[in-house]
Amino acid sequence: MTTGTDTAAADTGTAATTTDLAIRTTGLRKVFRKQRAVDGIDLAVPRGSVFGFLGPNGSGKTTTIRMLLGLSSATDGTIEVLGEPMPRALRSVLPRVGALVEGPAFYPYLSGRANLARFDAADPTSDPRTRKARVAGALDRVGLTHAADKKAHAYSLGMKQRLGLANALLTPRELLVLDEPTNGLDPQGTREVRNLIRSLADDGTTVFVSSHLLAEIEQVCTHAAVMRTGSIVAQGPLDELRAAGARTVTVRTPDVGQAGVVLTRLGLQPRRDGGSDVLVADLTADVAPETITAELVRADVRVRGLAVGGGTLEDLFVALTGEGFDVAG
Ligand SMILES: Nc1ncnc2c1ncn2[C@@H]1O[C@H](COP(=O)(O)OP(=O)(O)OP(=O)(O)O)[C@@H](O)[C@H]1O
Repeated sequence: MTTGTDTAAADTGTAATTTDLAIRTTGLRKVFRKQRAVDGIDLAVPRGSVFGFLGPNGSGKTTTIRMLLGLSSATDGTIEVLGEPMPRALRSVLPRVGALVEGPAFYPYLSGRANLARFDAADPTSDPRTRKARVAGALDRVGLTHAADKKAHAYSLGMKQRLGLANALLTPRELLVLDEPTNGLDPQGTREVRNLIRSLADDGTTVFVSSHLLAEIEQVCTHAAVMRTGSIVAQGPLDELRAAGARTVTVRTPDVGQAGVVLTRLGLQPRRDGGSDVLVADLTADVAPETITAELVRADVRVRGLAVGGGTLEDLFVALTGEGFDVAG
């Protein structure tokens, strides 16, 4: 994992090359008038990953995604998508990429099914002979079969979102880019999108998914990047990101003095917390909780309780951005 200013290449290991990456940016920047919406980011999205692009509202996720897809030009920096330079290789790259960005504009007086057929017909790479079956398959995959023949203007926000997802699934793609795909969905719909993302990943599709809802992403992603005001503040495999969240050990004992000596000897910095019998210390990577337990016992410290806390993606996010994450939605 990298945080702060480390290079993105390190995130995927030193062996990572351009061909291992579905998306790679270097120094990507977008300035609106004087506002730096995206401030020189180095993204490295491994092929085959489900990559969570996380950050609070306004942190620059949509602006980044629009540049990745050639919908908006970069002020500075480079972009490679599926190994090809963007936007130069737009024509050859886009047919390999499915995208859901800011809910596509549907024809309001056409049904969901007819809308998808129109979008598919507008795609010069799609096969008209299989269109009907592919449209039906995509509607089924997003749970819209029952409403397929309803006019789009009568769709709820969640149904429109599903139709947008179906549009991205009309043909198999190497990469799917989904901007806040669960917007407008209820908890059941959100679960379905998560399952859909999992099944797409099982098929070998790389999924790049943005969200400000940590809980949704954490359950489905293999990798993530955390954005804060236009910059990436952490990036890497989810396990490593979680491990980087500050973990603490809390020891409850009548022998606080002796326990403090043991913890200090292990290289930790214990502090009194709460009641007079409670010691807390931030864990370091080289001290396992079981080592602490063993050393306390060896030193005849009477332990009433020992708990390890923290170590979640939310802990890391709060530590890096100083903001709470909207976990409830
Ligand atoms: N076309 C634009 N003109 C001027 N400023 C813009 C424009 N688009 C985005 N911004 C600004 O750039 C910043 C980043 O916005 P962006 O939409 O990329 O964030 P985001 O992380 O996707 O947030 P959200 O989850 O709310 O969509 C915001 O401060 C926004 O106001």
